[in-house]
Amino acid sequence: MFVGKQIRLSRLLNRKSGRMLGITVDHPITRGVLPGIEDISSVLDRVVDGGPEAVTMHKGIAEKVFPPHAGKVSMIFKASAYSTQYHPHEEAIVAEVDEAVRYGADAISVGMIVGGPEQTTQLTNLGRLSREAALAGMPLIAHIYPKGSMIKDPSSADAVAYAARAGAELGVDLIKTLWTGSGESFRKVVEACPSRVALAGGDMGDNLEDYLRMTREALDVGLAGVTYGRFVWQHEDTAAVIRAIASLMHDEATVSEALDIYEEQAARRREGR
Ligand SMILES: O=C(CO)COP(=O)(O)O
Repeated sequence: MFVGKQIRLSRLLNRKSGRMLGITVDHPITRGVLPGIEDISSVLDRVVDGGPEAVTMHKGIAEKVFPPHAGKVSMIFKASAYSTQYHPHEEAIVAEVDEAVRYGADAISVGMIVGGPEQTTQLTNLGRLSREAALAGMPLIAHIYPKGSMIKDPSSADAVAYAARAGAELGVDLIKTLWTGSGESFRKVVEACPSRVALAGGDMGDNLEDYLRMTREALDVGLAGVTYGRFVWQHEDTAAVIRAIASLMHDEATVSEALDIYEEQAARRREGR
């Protein structure tokens, strides 16, 4: 492994746990300008305050709002985009590895939707970016979801295992994919994937305890990271939620201990301490 890749990975992965707590703010092209993400500069301030390892964003946002946070958190440079409304089965490539290097990113991240004929182009794109990332010493992250037009149940363990394994086959270092609904079924995904597996947040409602429980169950069967978005930055105390998730990931806290950490952090913030 090139030393550049080793150095970038050491910034992305928490020193204590070896896991990555990532937050993503790459939603607008995919889902619209959702409530809570309008003022991206304040979103980033609140996210970084929670102390995650990394934040994922597109190039324009990296240029406009990331610089004050450099050195405090890693930037993951998003290289593709899809739209749930206009092209739900296909990711468009919107950036390249040389730009990730120039923007100071610690990883490049690309999305891929598998499970239909649309995956042909996306496999080609991922294969190419994998080669270029390796040459540049740039860790490669992929958000891979089995949401193609031929998939009946995108959260079934077989479909998610297929998605994760496709990324591992093409040299992805960390694959972010969907929750399968239980630790038992998610274990199949992790066991079939020789690369690190991370979890997307998804549409989990607004219950913090459910969110933490999903994270704990996945960690217990080998999850290596999370890249969470909406739930975290739409929450009234973003930083406190991140600290609670960090306690699960890096200190092996239980769900109830993580909830206590959330309460304590949220109270501290309310009192301005
Ligand atoms: O990957 C994501 C968006 O790119 C995950 O974010 P959510 O937690 O909002 O699903």
